[in-house]
Amino acid sequence: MDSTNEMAPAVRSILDAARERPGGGSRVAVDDARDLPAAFAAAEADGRIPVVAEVKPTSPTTTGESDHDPVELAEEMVAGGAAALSVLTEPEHFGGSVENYERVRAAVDVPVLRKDFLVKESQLDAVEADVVLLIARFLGDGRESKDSRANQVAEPPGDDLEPMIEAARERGMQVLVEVHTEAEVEQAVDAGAEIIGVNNRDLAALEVDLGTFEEVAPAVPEEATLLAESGISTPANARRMREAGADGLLIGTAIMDGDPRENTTRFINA
Ligand SMILES: O=C(O)c1ccccc1NCC(=O)[C@H](O)[C@H](O)COP(=O)(O)O
Repeated sequence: MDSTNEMAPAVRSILDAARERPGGGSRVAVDDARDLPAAFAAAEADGRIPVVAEVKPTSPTTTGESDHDPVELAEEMVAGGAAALSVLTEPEHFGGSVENYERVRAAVDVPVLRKDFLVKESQLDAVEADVVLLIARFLGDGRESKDSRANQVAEPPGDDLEPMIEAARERGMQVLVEVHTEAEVEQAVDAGAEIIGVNNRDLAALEVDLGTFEEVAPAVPEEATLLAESGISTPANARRMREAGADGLLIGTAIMDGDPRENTTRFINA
């Protein structure tokens, strides 16, 4: 795994904040989780491209912050045909919150991804979620002991990916494992990932390149549910990701900018 020193300052700051963030109080158990692959299949069955529309109030790469009510945004995205939603719960850099997540999940009936930068098991208990994001780059691969990692010059990463996946599943949640390289695909598959998202945004430079998905997707096993994440800003981009094998598309900025309902509809019909 790359050291955190190789990440953009904004991402290091996100990670530092994530390490400090406390987990939930008591252990959560989700007994009514909504199934993401099933939602994708339902969308495909009625001719919609499966889109996970993201409620993303702000980010390190955008200026300003949305003052729209997250629930209203979410309802518009679902009315526009989104198969699922993603809601940021990271507060310091993305303007998210677990309250936003809870309110949105209570208001819609599609699966809702909890989008955050989780580095330890107790953070899974902050809110009941259908699906949680785990970022391979931030989590260990189990090959090094915590002690040996702690002796490295670079800061140690979060907990290992495999026990984090298991911990989420034990709580009744599905897991989307985010990768950016073929090596991280291997790490994700070895850890038991069944839903994999290839992030087109490089967390070292914060640059977006849709070629990343095209390069990395072939390494993802056929049986996995595969998402293309980040930088999908036009219907042509959406078609490009689908042609490269994406089962679903995670789209934030291009849906948040302007009318979220119309934008979502544009992408599901791309
Ligand atoms: O979006 C950012 O600026 C960002 C910066 C640093 C780390 C992560 C970041 N984004 C997280 C995401 O995964 C995106 O919100 C998501 O993939 C949607 O991307 P987009 O459609 O490009 O808004």
